[in-house]
Order: sequence, then C-alpha cells, then structure tokens
Amino acid sequence: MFLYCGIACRRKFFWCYRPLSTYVTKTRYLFELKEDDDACKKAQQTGAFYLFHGLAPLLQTSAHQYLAPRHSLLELERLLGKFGQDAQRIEDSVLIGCSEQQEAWFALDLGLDSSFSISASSHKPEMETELKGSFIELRKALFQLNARDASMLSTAQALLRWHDAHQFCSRSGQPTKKNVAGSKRVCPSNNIIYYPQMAPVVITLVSDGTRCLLARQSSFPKGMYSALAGFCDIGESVEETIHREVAEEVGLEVESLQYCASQHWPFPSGSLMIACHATVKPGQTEIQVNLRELETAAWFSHDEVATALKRKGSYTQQQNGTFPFWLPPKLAISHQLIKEWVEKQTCSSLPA
Ligand SMILES: NC(=O)C1=CN([C@@H]2O[C@H](COP(=O)(O)OP(=O)(O)OC[C@H]3O[C@@H](n4cnc5c(N)ncnc54)[C@H](OP(=O)(O)O)[C@@H]3O)[C@@H](O)[C@H]2O)C=CC1
Ligand SMILES: [Mg+2]
Repeated sequence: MFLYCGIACRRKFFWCYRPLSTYVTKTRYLFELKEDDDACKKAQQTGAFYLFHGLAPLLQTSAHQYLAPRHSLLELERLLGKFGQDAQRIEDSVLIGCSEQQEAWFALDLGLDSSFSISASSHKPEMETELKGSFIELRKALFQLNARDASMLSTAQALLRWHDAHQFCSRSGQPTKKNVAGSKRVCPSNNIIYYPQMAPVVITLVSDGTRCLLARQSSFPKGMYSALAGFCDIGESVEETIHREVAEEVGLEVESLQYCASQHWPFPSGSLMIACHATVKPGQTEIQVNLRELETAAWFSHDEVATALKRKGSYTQQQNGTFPFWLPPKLAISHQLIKEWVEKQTCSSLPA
C-alpha cells in the first residue's frame, strides 16, 4: 500500500511516495474492519478465534506457561455443530487485533449467549476435552501468559464482558445491535450509539526523595505491597485524582508529579491504569493509613525495594509467622513504576 508522504521535494516540485510501515498498514486494516461490516465478515473467513467460556479464556499448558490457542472459522463451526449450537453464535464474536500478515483475530465466548445473556454452562467439560485445553479464570492465568497473549486476552475479556452487559438501550429499553467487529452497539429504535468503556485509574508511587511509599489491601496476596491506586472520579484530571487518592489513603499531600506509563488492566472490568511518580512536601512524611481502604502502608528504602523486586511471588509463611515482602510481577504496571524509581535512585547515587 502506498500513500503520499506529504513532503514536497522543493527542488523538483513533486510529491514523494513511501510504502506504509507494517504497523500503519495493520492499524488501517483494523480501522476498516471496525467501520465496514462486510469487510469484517469476510475477514472472519480467514481469521482466527480465541475462545472463552463464561469470560474464562481457553488455555493450554506448555512448559510452566499458559498458551492461548486460536481456531479457524471452520474449526469453530465444526465445534458448534458438534455441541448442537447454532453457527449464528459466531455473530457474537469481537475483533481484537490482527497479525502482521493481516489475519484478523476475534474472540468468542461459548458460555455466554447474546440472545439470553445467561451462562450456557452445559458441555463445558466436553468442549475442554475436544479443544485439548481448559477454560481458566484470567485472574489465575494472567501472570503465566506471555505479554502478547496477556494483552490479547485482557482486551478480549473486557470487550466480551462489555457486550454481555450492554445488550439493551438505557433510554428505550430495546435490544441494542452490535456491529460485526464489536467496536460499538446501536439502538435501532433511536440510533443511540454505545461504545465500549473503561475506567481510568491512577497508580502513584510516592517518594520522599530517598524512600518510597508502598501499601497493602487486605485482598492482596500475603506479603505483597504495591503503589497507591484509585479510580478517577467523574470531572477529575489525572493530577487531581493523584492528589485526592494520596490524601484519602495515606493522609499526605503530594507536590511534584511525573508521568511514567499506562496499561490496560482487565480487573475489575477493564481499567486504563495511568502510572505516575509523585513526591511529598519536605518534612511531611507521617503516614495516616485510611483503614477503610488499606490494610497498611509504609516507607521502604531503596535497598529493601531493590531486593524485593528480584523476589518471585511467594506466599510461603516464614518460621516467625510473617510472609516475605514482595512486589507485583513484571506484567503489572506497578512493577514497572517501582523498577523505574529504583533505577533512578541508583543513578542519582552514583558518583558524578
Ligand atoms: N496493574 C497494576 O499494577 C495494579 C492495578 N490495580 C488496579 O487498580 C484498581 C483500583 O485500585 P483500588 O485501590 O482498588 O481503587 P480505589 O482506591 O479507588 O478503591 C476501590 C473502590 O473504589 C470504588 N470505585 C469507584 N469507581 C469505581 C469503578 N469505576 N469501578 C470499581 N470500583 C470503583 C469502589 O468502591 P465500592 O465498592 O464501595 O463501590 C471500590 O471498592 C483495582 O481494580 C486494581 O485491580 C491496583 C494496583 C496495581
Ligand atoms: Mg486504592
């Protein structure tokens, strides 16, 4: 595919053409599939499907890792036929990406039925045997997936959950209709368009210059600490959420803020995690934990954090009854945020 590159050659006064990069070609292809139902239906013929059951992805085990298998349309039709399900169910699938060779990737939940929105749990064990895998809760499997599968399945689950929960127009009460790609739903009676939503969440690593503040919720695995996180309230900027969450959860006022990175996070139902560093005002480091939100929070030194980063998640109780201090695994943005802080501290402590 070729496109004007928009750079006029001043001396010869003609437009240059340059081939589009693979990334741009892929992005334009996905855009077309979202806009054009016929093109998307056609893409299903040569595409591949990730399968779910009751929002749990189909996974296969390989060398202590989970792999997410993909199935062709033919294989899927055969499977549905074998379990007495209508091939029309494929219309419930959602587009989640494509390969560099433009093989479109879809996701379909075999345990959710858009016409009833109930879990069609029958045949699940038989399907697992037939598919040589198991439907495993994403929460349990996420950290044993490679980064690509983790990202694809997180997107797929969030989209499938959103469609399952948005089958009716909130104004007319009429059933809404999804486009083939699943990038929106429309109410036929009033043409209101509904787009998939996600909740913005900020995650902040507060530092006092030499230490960083980490906290635990009682729901975290034993011994695990993370940075402070909180959902954005409606009307708030990211900066305002950070100021409010830090004040609410640990009773501190933050000063400077610095953006680090962002990540889609599938829990509880699809969030955009926005990770930032923050510093507190000098001399104002006394933590007052809000016990309605957190179990505990504390300041940790560079060395404590650097050691914990190297530790793999462990729930093993030590002889003194405590659990070792450990941090979220690599895939979680909190890990990246904490790692970046450790690296910055290391650099700033090196002799000039
Ligand atoms: N990827 C990562 O590295 C990390 C991700 N996280 C994620 O960040 C998210 C937010 O952290 P958390 O500290 O729990 O958030 P908050 O501090 O905002 O507290 C959670 C509470 O906020 C309320 N709430 C407000 N808006 C929403 C919404 N849109 N969806 C759900 N609950 C909402 C709920 O209260 P109520 O139940 O009373 O309605 C909920 O119990 C979590 O879902 C967690 O999975 C957290 C740490 C690390
Ligand atoms: Mg919180």
